[in-house]
Amino acid sequence: MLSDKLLHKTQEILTNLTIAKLLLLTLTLAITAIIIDYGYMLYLRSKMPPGPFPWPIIGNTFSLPDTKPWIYFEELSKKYGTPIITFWIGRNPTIWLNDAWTAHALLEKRAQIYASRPRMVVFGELGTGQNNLVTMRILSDTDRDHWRVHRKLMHLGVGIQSVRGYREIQNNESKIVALDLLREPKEYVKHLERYATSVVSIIAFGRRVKRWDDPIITEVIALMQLAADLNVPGRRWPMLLETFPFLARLPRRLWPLLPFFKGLNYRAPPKNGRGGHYFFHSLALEALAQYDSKPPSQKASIPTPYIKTLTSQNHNLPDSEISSLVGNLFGAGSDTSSSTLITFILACCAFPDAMLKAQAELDSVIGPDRSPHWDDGPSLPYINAFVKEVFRWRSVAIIGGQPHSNTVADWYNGWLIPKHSWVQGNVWAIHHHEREFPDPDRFFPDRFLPDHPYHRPFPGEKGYMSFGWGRRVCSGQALAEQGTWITVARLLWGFNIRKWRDAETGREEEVDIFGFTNGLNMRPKAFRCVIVPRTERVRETMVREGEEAERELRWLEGESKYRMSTFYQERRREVKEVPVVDESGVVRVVKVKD
Ligand code: HEM
Repeated sequence: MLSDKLLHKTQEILTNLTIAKLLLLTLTLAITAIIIDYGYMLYLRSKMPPGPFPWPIIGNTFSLPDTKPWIYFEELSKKYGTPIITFWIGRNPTIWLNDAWTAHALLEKRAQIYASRPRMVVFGELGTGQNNLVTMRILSDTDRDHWRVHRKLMHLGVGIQSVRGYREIQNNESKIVALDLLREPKEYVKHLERYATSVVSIIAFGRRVKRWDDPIITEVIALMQLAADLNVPGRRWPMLLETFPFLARLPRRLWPLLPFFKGLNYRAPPKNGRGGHYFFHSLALEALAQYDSKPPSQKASIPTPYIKTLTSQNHNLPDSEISSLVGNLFGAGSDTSSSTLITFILACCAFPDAMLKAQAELDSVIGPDRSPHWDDGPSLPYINAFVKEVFRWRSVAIIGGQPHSNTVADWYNGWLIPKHSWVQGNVWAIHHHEREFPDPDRFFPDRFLPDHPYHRPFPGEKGYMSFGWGRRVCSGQALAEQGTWITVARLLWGFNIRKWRDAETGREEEVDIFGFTNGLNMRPKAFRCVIVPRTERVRETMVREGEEAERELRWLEGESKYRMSTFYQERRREVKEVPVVDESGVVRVVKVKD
C-alpha cells in the first residue's frame, strides 16, 4: 500500500518535472527566437531610413493614431528632417515617402524593381490576392507574366488608346448630372455617385445605371468604402492582422468570435475559387446575355462592353480573374471618381473666388447656349489648372492607393530598403509640401499656371501624383481625368455652388475643409450646399442638352436581378443552373452540381 503510494508520488513528480522542463525549454527557445529576431530588426533599422524606435514583434504599431495616419507620417518626416522614413508595422518595415522627389526617384525612376505589392494580409490574402491586378504581387517570373496579362487586359479596357472612345458616354452622363442637379440639387452626392458608377457600368457591361438608388451603386460604393477604411494602416483590429499574420490562418468559423476579424466579411464563401468575385462574374454574364440579345442596330450604336471584349479573346483566365478585371472598373473607378467630384463641390463652397474666376473664363470662351467640350480645352487654361487643383488639393487616394514593394534590396541616399518592403507614397504630405505648393490648404488653381509666382518645379509633367507611380500607376487615370475635366467644366459653367444658407436667419453654414473621411480613399464628410443654375439661359441649355443625352443613352438602360447584399445567401441555397460563356462569347445556362 505504502509502496504503491510512493510509486504514484514519484511518477507524479517526474511527470511534473518533465512538463516544467518542457515549458522552460519552450520559453527559452521563444525568448531566444524573439531576441534573435529583434536583433535582426535592430540591425536592419541601423541601415534603414530613420524612424521611431521599434519594439520586439509589435514594432511601432501601437504608436499609430486611430485616424488619418498620413498626417502623423508627415509630422514624423518633419521631425526626422528627411522625406523618407521607416515605420515598423509589427515586424514589417514600412517605408513612407513624404515628398514628390523621393517618390519619383524610387517609384518612377526605379519602377522596375518597385512594381510589386507587399504582403498584405487584410486586403491581399484575405481579399482578392493574386486573382486581382490591384493586389497582385510579383515574386517570380510566372507572377510577372501573370501580372503583365492583367495589366494588358486592363489597358485594353480603359487604357489611353481606348478612353477616347468613351468620351461621348462621359459627356452624355455628365449632361445628365447637370439635369439631375437642376431637379434635385440636395442629392448632389447621389447624382455624382450615379454618374461615376454608370460610366464604368456602361464600359464594363454595356448597361447604364439610371437611378441613384440602384443597389449596384449603393452596395458597391459601400463595399469600397469599407475596404478603403479597413486598409488604412492603424492599430484597429483588422489591421492588427498585418502585425500578427498567423491569426489569418485560424479556421473561419472562429472569426466571428475574435475581434481581429471585426468588419471582415467572414460569411462570403471562400471555396471553389469563387469568393467575392462570383458576384461580379454573375453580373458580367447577365450583362453579356443582355448585350447579346440586343438587335445589331443597337449594338452598332454603343461601344463593345469590356466583358464582351474580354470573353471573346482566349486568355485562359479563370472566372475569378475575369470577374476581378471587370469588378476593378467598379471597385477602383466608382468611389474614387465620385469622391473627387464631391471634393470639387466642397472646394467651390469654401473658395468662391476660384469658382468665379473659372466662370469668367468659361463665359468668355463658351457663352450660355452650349456647355463646354474637350475641344475647348486649349482655350481654357484656368479650367485646366482648376481640374489639376481638384486632384491635388484633397486627393482621394490619400496614401497613393496600394503600397508598392521592391523585388530586390535597394539603397537610396545610403539607406537600405530591404527586399519586399512595404513602400507607400504619402500623397497627403507630397501635395501638402510648402516647397512645391505654397499655402497648400488653399484651393488655388493659379499655382498650376506656369507664370504664377506660386508655380513650382515638380517631377513629371502633370504637376500632381494623385494616380500613383511607375508600373502600378492607376490603369484608369486617363478615363478619370477625362471624366473629371468634362464634369467639373460643365458644372462650373452651369451652376453657382455655394455654402448652405439658413432660410430664416440668412446665415451661411461653414464648411470644414479638413472634414474628410478616414478611408484610404477619402471624401468630404456630409455637408449641405446650394447648387443653382447661373442664369435662365444656361438653365434652358442644360435642360435641352440633358434631355438629349437621356435619349441618346436610352439603348443602354437595363436592370440586374442580382443584389450584392443577398447574393451569397441565395447562392448557398442549392444552385443547379449557372450561366457560362462559350468560346464565341455567347452565354448559355448549364446545369451543374453545386
Ligand atoms: C479620380 C479617380 C481615380 C484615382 C484618384 C485613382 C487612383 C489610383 C491610385 C493612387 C492607384 C494606385 C497606384 C499605384 O500603386 O502606384 C490606382 C490603381 C488602380 N486604379 Fe485607379 N484611380 C482612379 C480611378 C480609376 C478608374 C476610373 C479605374 C478603372 C476604370 C481605375 C483602375 C485602377 C486599377 C485597375 C488600379 C491598380 C493598378 C495596378 O495595381 O497595377 N482607377 N488608382
